[in-house]
Amino acid sequence: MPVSPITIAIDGPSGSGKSSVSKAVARELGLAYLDTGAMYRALAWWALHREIDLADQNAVAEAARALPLALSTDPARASVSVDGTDVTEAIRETRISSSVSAVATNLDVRAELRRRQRELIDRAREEQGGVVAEGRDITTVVAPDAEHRILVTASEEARLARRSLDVHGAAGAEHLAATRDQVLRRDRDDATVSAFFEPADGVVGIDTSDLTFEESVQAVLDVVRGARGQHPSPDTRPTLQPEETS
Ligand SMILES: Nc1ncnc2c1ncn2[C@@H]1O[C@H](COP(=O)(O)OP(=O)(O)OP(=O)(O)O)[C@@H](O)[C@H]1O
Ligand SMILES: Nc1ccn([C@H]2C[C@H](O)[C@@H](COP(=O)(O)O)O2)c(=O)n1
Repeated sequence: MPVSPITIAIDGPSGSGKSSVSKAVARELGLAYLDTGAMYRALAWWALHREIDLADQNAVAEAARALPLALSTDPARASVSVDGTDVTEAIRETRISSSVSAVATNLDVRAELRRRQRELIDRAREEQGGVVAEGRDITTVVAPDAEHRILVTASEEARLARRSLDVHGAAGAEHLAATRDQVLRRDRDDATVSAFFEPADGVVGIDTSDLTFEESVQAVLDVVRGARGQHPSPDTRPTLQPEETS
């Protein structure tokens, strides 16, 4: 029996857990996974690779429009290539995390990447039954009509500890300065063009500060399956239900 396509839009600040949770939710529900942050990172990598000055707004916007990007939406196999070069690992390096906001705050870049993101979402809905798309502006701008819209948050302390553990393998004070730059300074810059600290109207907020990773995944699944905080109300918008055939 055909099932209605579904978009689950998830936003949140750095280190809130939105990427890892989104990927796990996509796997659990058999949906595609769209990491929109990877698109901004791939563009930052490409611009640096071509020695484009990131402060040159027009040159970076031109690079965005020409970006030869291939992005897997398989939650089991993340991969990102630019012009045939696999940059899956390279886009996670500190030099990219430190410079990506310069690219992501360029409004012409955002227009181009949002256009591509909507295309990828549409394709995933047609071909894969739906998608979990995550970033900073998915619930508000890229997919405001998504069947489910969720903002994943966590305290500053939890986000710093998680990022430090990810990048340095420890959450000690010696890594604090580098981690603060990657989390707090980056969020401050990114927040000049997107609102991702508070849930917009109709967006369900999930605070993961005191949750385990598995509990965070379950909290999102509960929203999607209607166990809590569903929007719009279940009677106006069925989720993961067989399509009406009559
Ligand atoms: N309760 C939790 N919920 C979600 N993630 C958690 C939790 N506890 C620890 N983590 C870990 O926090 C780390 C950061 O998560 P993730 O990379 O998904 O964050 P993010 O919000 O996508 O950050 P960024 O935007 O900087 O990429 C991951 O290693 C994840 O496993
Ligand atoms: N929809 C999005 C997704 C990401 N960004 C910016 C914010 C980050 O600095 C950068 C990389 O994202 P991350 O991989 O850390 O989630 O891209 C954005 O502005 N909008």
